[in-house]
Amino acid sequence: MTDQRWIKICGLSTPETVDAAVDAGADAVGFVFAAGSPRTVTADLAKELVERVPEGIDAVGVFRDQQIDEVVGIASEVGLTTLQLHGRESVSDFARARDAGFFTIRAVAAADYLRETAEQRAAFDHDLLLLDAAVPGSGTLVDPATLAGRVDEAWILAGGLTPANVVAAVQALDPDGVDVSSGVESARGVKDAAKIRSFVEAVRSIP
Ligand SMILES: O=C(O)c1ccccc1N[C@@H]1O[C@H](COP(=O)(O)O)[C@@H](O)[C@H]1O
Repeated sequence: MTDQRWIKICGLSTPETVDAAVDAGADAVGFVFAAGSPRTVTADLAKELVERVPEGIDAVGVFRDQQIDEVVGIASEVGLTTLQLHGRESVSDFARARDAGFFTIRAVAAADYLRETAEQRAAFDHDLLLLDAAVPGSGTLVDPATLAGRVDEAWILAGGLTPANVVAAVQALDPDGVDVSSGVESARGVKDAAKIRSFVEAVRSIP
């Protein structure tokens, strides 16, 4: 994390859009390994894309309900720095990922997070929390009213963000960072370099 808001552009699958995110000033680029997404990449493709990512920018792998040893194996092979575990991964899965040397992001649907007790939250040893809409990658916006003042750890807002709505969402919730995928696409699963630039510019314009 830097002093400024952390920005992740997720669901990248081409060299051009990785370069666009890096050149725009994103802090992290994300690659989806979870099955069944229009953005899913193979380990071979991800490895080629990660090779383009300069040092200092997080290369994040998004995984969902995969065996943690497999996840760690893929992440090491591909050269990821960060694991975003976006399913029902356990406390011990996070511990395993951290022990293997990865920065970890615990991604949870905002509604589920709000139902957790303080003890349940504290059990997870992650580096960052990410709060998303109920269906990841669907472009659905989290209702800011449900979250305002209810998160007391470093956290990333995700879910339905776009260049047009991110300023208002950040002003309402003051997250430590933001994550976008479908909001910077021109078609389902197809990233748009101009939208990536607009998104980063919009976030950086917030005092
Ligand atoms: O992007 C996907 O298809 C995806 C699939 C499975 C797990 C997570 C996925 N993406 C994550 O979803 C959020 C928000 O996406 P969006 O901006 O609403 O489209 C983000 O954290 C992505 O990393």
